Amino acid sequence: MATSSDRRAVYSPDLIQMDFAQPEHITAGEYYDEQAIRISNSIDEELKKESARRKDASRREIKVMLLGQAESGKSTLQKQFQLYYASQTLDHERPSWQPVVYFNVLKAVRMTLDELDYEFNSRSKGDPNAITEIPIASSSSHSLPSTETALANEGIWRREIGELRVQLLPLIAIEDTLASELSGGISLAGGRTGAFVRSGWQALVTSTFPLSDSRLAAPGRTHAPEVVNLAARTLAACVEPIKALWRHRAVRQLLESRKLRLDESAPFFLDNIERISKPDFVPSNDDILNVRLQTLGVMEHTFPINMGGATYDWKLYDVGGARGQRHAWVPYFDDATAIIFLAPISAFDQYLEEDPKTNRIDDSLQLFNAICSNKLLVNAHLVLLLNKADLLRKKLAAGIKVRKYITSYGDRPNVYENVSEYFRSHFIQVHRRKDVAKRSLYMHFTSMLDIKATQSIIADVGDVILRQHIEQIGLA
Ligand SMILES: Nc1nc2c(ncn2[C@@H]2O[C@H](COP(=O)(O)OP(=O)(O)OP(=O)(O)O)[C@@H](O)[C@H]2O)c(=O)[nH]1
Ligand SMILES: [Mg+2]
Repeated sequence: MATSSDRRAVYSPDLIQMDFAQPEHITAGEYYDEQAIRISNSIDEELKKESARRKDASRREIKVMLLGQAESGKSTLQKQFQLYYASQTLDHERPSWQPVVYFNVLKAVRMTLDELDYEFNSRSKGDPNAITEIPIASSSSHSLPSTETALANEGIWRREIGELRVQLLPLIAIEDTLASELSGGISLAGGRTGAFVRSGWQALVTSTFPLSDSRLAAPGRTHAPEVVNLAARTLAACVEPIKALWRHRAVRQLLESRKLRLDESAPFFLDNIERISKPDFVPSNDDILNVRLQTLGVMEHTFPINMGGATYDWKLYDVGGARGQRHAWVPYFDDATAIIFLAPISAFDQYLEEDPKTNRIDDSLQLFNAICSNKLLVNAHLVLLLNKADLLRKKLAAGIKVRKYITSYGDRPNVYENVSEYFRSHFIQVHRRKDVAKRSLYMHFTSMLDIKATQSIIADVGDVILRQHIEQIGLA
């Protein structure tokens, strides 16, 4: 039955314009009673329809939260979803990724120079683990360097790197301004560095939506903020020193000895510097997937997805994964349809940026534990993606030992099959012990930069979530 406040809400002009002419065979009292009943019935009918419409809309709404620690690949997965289900929207956004790619290049160049500085300084202080030079003259003859040759080479390398640094200074000088432009002036407490974005950031960095042919023909990028134009021009002018730095023997040696600590995607951008620094550069899908840009707060992405003949509104909530960001997740928990939890299994040799004592695999397990046991999430379906499988393979192939970082791994073979299974079993155990709702757990190993492989997993995960949603809500 309609309440008075409900009635106000549905009191439409159609209902008001009912026929009020009084027939002759009934009294005025009877007539008005009848009219009142008719109006009341119509209101009830409207309310029922409205409620059915709302129910149907909520049945067609699928809210998926992407959770996991910082750098686990949540935003990358969101982009893969977009690429699979709504690629035209990614095309529309393409120009806004251009300054982000520039920022990734600038950061990679600056970090490379910082690391070289650190190594050279450690060497001056007599650190036995610091860089040891391969002699220039004898590098092809495989003979060991004499102390004099090594010292001479050190001098040459320092001078060469010093010269490159001077040439690259104008580029490095732009990094902070570009980061601030991308972040809309936000800076984070705790000394964390980089660029951060939150909802609506794309409108801040470019007004050239959609990407038009005229824009492609106009290398001046007149609509982008000045700092973006400046970064493009400076990159074009610095392409040779960047290439020289990236192929320099000191850098190659640090890379080989795994002493060059760069963002994981830095090699991709430095390898592609020639293409990126062209005046008509437009980011490719691979560029967009490879960029590192930290999420702040919760970013909602909505796209209609047609599945089995019906259209569903998928809302993906891409959250910031660093510890200081996790409190912002909770308000979204109670009506989430599904959680996709990402755990980067390549991170066994890494520690949290926000807490350098915590191993990143440990943090992922603790976080997954908290998600499984959270009572607000009992109605949400669970999907677990053990991500960065490609990087795990590379690290193991390079000889990095798991047991050095995770002592419980013991003497098990240091190969992908055993290591990946070991991590998988730990996550399964957490789920078995802690899942308050005794849900089934859908799990995949993923390499999120591999478009083809990820797209088939997305189709699979999408199907699973939809099927479970339909079962739960009873939609035929
Ligand atoms: N090699 C490799 N790199 C990946 C994979 N998934 C993501 N990345 C890269 O890892 C970096 C971090 O990924 P993001 O998607 O930004 O991480 P996030 O979880 O959104 O991080 P926050 O927003 O800080 O919480 C990016 O440079 C990605 O390109 C993967 O499976 N393999
Ligand atoms: Mg993110």
